[in-house]
Amino acid sequence: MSDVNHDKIEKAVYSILEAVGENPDRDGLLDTPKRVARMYEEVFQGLSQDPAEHLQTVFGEEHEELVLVRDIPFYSMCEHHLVPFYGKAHVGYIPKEGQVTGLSKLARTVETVAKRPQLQERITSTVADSILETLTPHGVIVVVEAEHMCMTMRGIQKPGTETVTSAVRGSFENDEASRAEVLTLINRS
Ligand SMILES: Nc1nc2c(ncn2[C@@H]2O[C@H](COP(=O)(O)OP(=O)(O)OP(=O)(O)O)[C@@H](O)[C@H]2O)c(=O)[nH]1
Ligand SMILES: [Zn+2]
Repeated sequence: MSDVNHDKIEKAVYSILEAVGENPDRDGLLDTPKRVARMYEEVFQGLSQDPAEHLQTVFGEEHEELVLVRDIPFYSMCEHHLVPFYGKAHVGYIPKEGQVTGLSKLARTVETVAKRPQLQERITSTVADSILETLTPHGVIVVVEAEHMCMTMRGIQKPGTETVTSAVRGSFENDEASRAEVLTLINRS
C-alpha cells in the first residue's frame, strides 16, 4: 500500500506551475497536477517497500559459486534535484548453504531501491547490504553505471558523462581475483 498523498502533490504542482509564471488553469495544464501525483506514486513506490522482502524466496540449491545478473536497467530520481538518473545495475553474489534466490528477485531488489529519491552510492550499497543481510552469502558485489539528468540538462551540462559506483561485501573484499572475474564478466559483450 502506497503512502503517497495525491492531494498534497496536486496542490504543490499547481503552486509550482503558478510560481514559474504558467497559468495552471489553461486547458493543457488542467490535469497536470493529477498526472504528476500518479507519476510520483509510481516512481517512488519503493518508499513503501522493503528491498529485502524479495529475497526471502530461496531454493536450497548447493551452488557456492558466482551468480551474476548483469545489465539490469533502472530509473531513479536524484534526491537533490528530483530529476531522473538511469542506467544499469550488475548484481553478483556467491551463495552459501543453499541460500540461492530467484534471479528476478535480484532485479526486483534493484527496482525497489531505485524507486525512491536517491543517490547512486546509496542504491549501490543498499542493494549489496540487503543481499548480504538476507541471504548471508560468501560475498556480494554490486556495480551501478548511470547518467544523471541533473548533470545533462542543467547545471554543468555534460551529456554522456557516466558515473560508476561499486559496493563489495564479504569474500570479494579481500579477493582481488574474484573481483576482477566479475568485472570482466560485466564488461563482456
Ligand atoms: N555523490 C552524488 N552526487 C550526486 C548524485 N546525484 C546528484 N549529485 C550531485 O549533487 C550535487 C548537489 O550540489 P549542490 O551544489 O547542492 O547543488 P547545485 O548548485 O544544483 O549543483 P550543480 O549541479 O553543480 O549545479 C551536485 O554536485 C550533483 O552532481 C548522486 O547520486 N551521488
Ligand atoms: Zn541531481
